[in-house]
Parts: sequence; structure tokens; C-alpha cells
Amino acid sequence: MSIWAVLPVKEMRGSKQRLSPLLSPEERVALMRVMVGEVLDALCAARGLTGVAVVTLDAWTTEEARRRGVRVITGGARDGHTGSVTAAARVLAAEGAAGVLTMPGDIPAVTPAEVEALLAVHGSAPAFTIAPAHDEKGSNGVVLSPPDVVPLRFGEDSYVPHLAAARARGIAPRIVPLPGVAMDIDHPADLAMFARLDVSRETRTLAWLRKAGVLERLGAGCAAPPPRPTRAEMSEGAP
Ligand SMILES: Nc1nc2c(ncn2[C@@H]2O[C@H](COP(=O)(O)OP(=O)(O)OP(=O)(O)O)[C@@H](O)[C@H]2O)c(=O)[nH]1
Ligand SMILES: O=C(O)[C@H](O)COP(=O)(O)O
Repeated sequence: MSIWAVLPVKEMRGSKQRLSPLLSPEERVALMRVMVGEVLDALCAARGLTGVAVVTLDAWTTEEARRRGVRVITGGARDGHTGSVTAAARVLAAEGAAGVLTMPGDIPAVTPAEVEALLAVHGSAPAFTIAPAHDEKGSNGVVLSPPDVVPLRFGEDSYVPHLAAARARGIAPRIVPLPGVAMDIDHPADLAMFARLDVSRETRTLAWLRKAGVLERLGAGCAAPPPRPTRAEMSEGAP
């Protein structure tokens, strides 16, 4: 089966807002670059994908993708997480892709083996497979065949709605817990958890966090993660 990977990356300036209590705007861009590089590495090294595409208008990501022979899709690239992935899936489906696998750019501990595991679990079409975020709220790895088999709706708490949307179409979703995929970095508390995980030890992201002195900022031993502001609370505080 021909399955393409789709990695959505919004313009990095201004992304990772929920980390702004901890990181400067420049640091958020730098962190995002390291993380996207690691996700691209995993996708490019995984066996079983027909190709890898980024859907983006971000200049750094475009250059990085081209350097690696990754396809760049720009249509719909400013349409939000869901809109950009849906637009790319539509392009790929029109060209004959039987399915798409999508992951966000903020799961730096993902490995090629995890991508392969997600593909291995995925059944024959019509099928929907999902690897949840560690909090079982987000949908960090999703495989759909055909690419529009279930309407996507990323955002906070998308995991359970995605399962329900698959079932509403008569598809039993397959669920694959994968520790690297699960560890998305949205909040300062996620960085604390990431720093403690075995799966994170070899990542360039952890090396960057150490070098930038971010782990010290998280507090001694990262023992007491601060409360997580929601997206709504973050935007209330925005200028
Ligand atoms: N191409 C594209 N990708 C997006 C868009 N919005 C989000 N993404 C990507 O979707 C994934 C999840 O992003 P979000 O959690 O929505 O945003 P974030 O920048 O990581 O974090 P916050 O600013 O704290 O919400 C990341 O890979 C983003 O780059 C968009 O409008 N276009
Ligand atoms: O599963 C989701 O809805 C997305 O992962 C949301 O993205 P985030 O976890 O980066 O906020």
C-alpha cells in the first residue's frame, strides 16, 4: 500500500506559544527547528513509506526538506493543523496515494521503529490507526487509508473524538501506544517529563535543552511541573 507521511509545520516565528512562560521567542524557534529535524530524520529513515512530505510555508523547514529530498506542499499550509494536513492528504490522494501517516513536528523522541510499528499495525483499507499523546488527549500519530477515510480535527483533546469519528464510519480504530510518539512538547511540564524519559536521552532536543540552560529553569529535578495553561488562557494573555 502506498502511504505518504505528512508533517505539518507552521511558520516557526510565533509558534510554541504555550512555552512562552519558559522560552524566549528566539528559543522557541530554535527548539522547533531541532524537533522538526528529529521528526524528519525518523520519517526519512522509516521503512515502508512511499514518501515524506512537509506542508509548510516556513523557510527553514522548506530548505531542510529540500536538502533531505522531502517533498514540500504549500497549498493549505496556513490553514491550521487540521486544514494543512487535510489539504496535503487531498493532493496526495489525487496523485494515487492509498493512505497518509501524519505526525506533528513536536515529537522529537519519535524513532524510525515507531513509525514502522504504526504502519505495521495499520490494517487494510478502509482503516484508521492512532498513536495517542501521553495524556491521551492528543492524536500524535495518525494513519488513514484512504487519506480521507475519517475527517481530521486536531486541537486540544482530539484523541477521543478521532476514535469516535472512525467508529461513526464503521471503522474500528487501531490504537498503538508508542512512547516516543506520545511525548509531544507543548507545555513547560512536557519539557520536564521529556527530560526524565529514557526515550529522550539520545535526542538532539535534550542536548539543546541542556545547552540552552532550559532544564535549570524548570526547577530542581523538574519535580513539580507548573500548572498547564490552556490555549484559551494563552491567547487571553497575548498582546
Ligand atoms: N502547515 C501548518 N502547520 C501547522 C499549523 N498549525 C499548526 N501546525 C503544526 O501542527 C503541529 C501542532 O501544532 P500546534 O500544537 O497547533 O501549535 P504549536 O506551535 O506547536 O504550539 P502553540 O503555539 O502552543 O499552540 C506542529 O507541527 C505545527 O507546526 C498551520 O497553520 N499550518
Ligand atoms: O492531537 C492533536 O489534536 C494535536 O496533537 C494537537 O497538537 P498539540 O498536541 O501540539 O497541541
